[in-house]
Amino acid sequence: MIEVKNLSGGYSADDPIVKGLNFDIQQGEFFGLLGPNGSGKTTLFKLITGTLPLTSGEILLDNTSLFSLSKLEKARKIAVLTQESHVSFDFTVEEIVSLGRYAFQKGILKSLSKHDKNIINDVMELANVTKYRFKQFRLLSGGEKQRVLLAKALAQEPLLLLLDEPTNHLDIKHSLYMLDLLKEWQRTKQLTIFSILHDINIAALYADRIALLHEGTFLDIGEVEVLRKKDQLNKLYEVDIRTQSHPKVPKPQILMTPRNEVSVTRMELGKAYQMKQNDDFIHLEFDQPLRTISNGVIGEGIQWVKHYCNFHVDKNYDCSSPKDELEGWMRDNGIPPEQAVGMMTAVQLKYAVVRTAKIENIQFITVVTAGVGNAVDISQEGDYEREYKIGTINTMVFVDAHLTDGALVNACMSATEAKTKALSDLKVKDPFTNTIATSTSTDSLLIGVTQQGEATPYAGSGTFVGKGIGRIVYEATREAIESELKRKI
Ligand SMILES: Nc1ncnc2c1ncn2[C@@H]1O[C@H](COP(=O)(O)OP(=O)(O)OP(=O)(O)O)[C@@H](O)[C@H]1O
Repeated sequence: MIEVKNLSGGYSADDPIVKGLNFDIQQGEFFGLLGPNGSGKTTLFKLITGTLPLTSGEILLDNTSLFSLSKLEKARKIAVLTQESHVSFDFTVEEIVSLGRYAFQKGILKSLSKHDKNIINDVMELANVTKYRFKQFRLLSGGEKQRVLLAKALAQEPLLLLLDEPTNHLDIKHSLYMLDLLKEWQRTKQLTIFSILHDINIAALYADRIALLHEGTFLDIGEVEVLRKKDQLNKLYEVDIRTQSHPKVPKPQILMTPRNEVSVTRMELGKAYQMKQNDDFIHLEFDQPLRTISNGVIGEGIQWVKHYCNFHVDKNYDCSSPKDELEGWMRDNGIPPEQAVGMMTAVQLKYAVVRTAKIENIQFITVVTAGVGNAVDISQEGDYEREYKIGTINTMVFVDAHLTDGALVNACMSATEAKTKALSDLKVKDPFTNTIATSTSTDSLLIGVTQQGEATPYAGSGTFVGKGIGRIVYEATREAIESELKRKI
């Protein structure tokens, strides 16, 4: 569709801002241009739109030099939406959008055909500006103006859309709405898009390919996965950037860390929490949030939270929306669910085992409640018809350590291995298979870490942290199960 060859140019012939750029954009592709302030994005944009003359190189549109096309031919193929779209006359919104059809109108006294009018109505509707159609453009807010100018660009029914920071001035709703709309046109009308973008996360979600501009040359160009190259992004923007994956779509998203990380006073884990325990719940509240991985009913996944609780439920508890119910109980007790991990158990909470230990100078705390009524041997064929009775092992582990996300997974493995060993040593059996159980059917686990000190990438059985977790969880689980078994005799 568009081919840029050895393009150089800027504001003076002997000092080009962009130097020797080569790239192409396929028909129906969304090409995003990213780069820090002053890297030359707007200059490149102006060279493509013809606002600035090229010092060298060429730009081809479907194998024809862009600059050999007449103004009218260009307007029938290319629409441009810049940040400097000043409209000085007192035009109404509808009149502005109608200007987008100019290149398609016929005759000397050009007038809008029925077809033109239909398109104008459609794009105003799509850009959500119909309600302002008779309003003066100059009286609109920045975001509303941006949407009107997008409608004008779409009214051109372009093959190629050149956008300079299209979501500038737009709130999140309208940014996503506009980009979703462009994606739809890209898909259904094979619209080709070249867009300067500032927001890296937006670029990752919407662009098909990305070019990273650095001091007038491309540092990298390729699919959005180029944004996973952390060192490259750090070089480009000179800030500490970290990439992770979006939870719903397979795209990278970036996280930034302030240079002067929010300074928090060093916490002594063993003294940095208060614990409340009654018949209804156990609640640990830490002075500062801990990095936490869990499968709790509330707060699942990886979070930073301060509140950890285990609520007692009746052994016949059967609720279609336990999450909502647990949230309600938390609020009733002054525990903010958005800063908490919450578990449930039918085990009487007075039998919870709480242990603290310092192993190899690392502080550990664990809280375990254990019922074994639903003990299961995971290696045996399942009996999915079985009616589960109450009986769950809920494990909370807190460690004064700094773990990577991978190490948090390791920590979960260490805690699980320790629990399974306790079940095995106590010969707890799966009542259906009569073999040694490995867990109960509804166990919960959370690991909370302070993230103090050097980050460690491992927390398995070959590390001090992993061993420590293993020992404290084994002992607490064993004690909790032994006390449960005694009560059953
Ligand atoms: N009209 C001009 N005359 C001379 N130099 C200019 C002019 N406009 C921009 N420049 C210079 O060209 C360089 C690239 O600017 P450009 O506007 O292309 O950067 P950008 O990547 O779009 O930045 P931003 O993210 O801040 O919009 C900068 O060093 C800038 O000072």
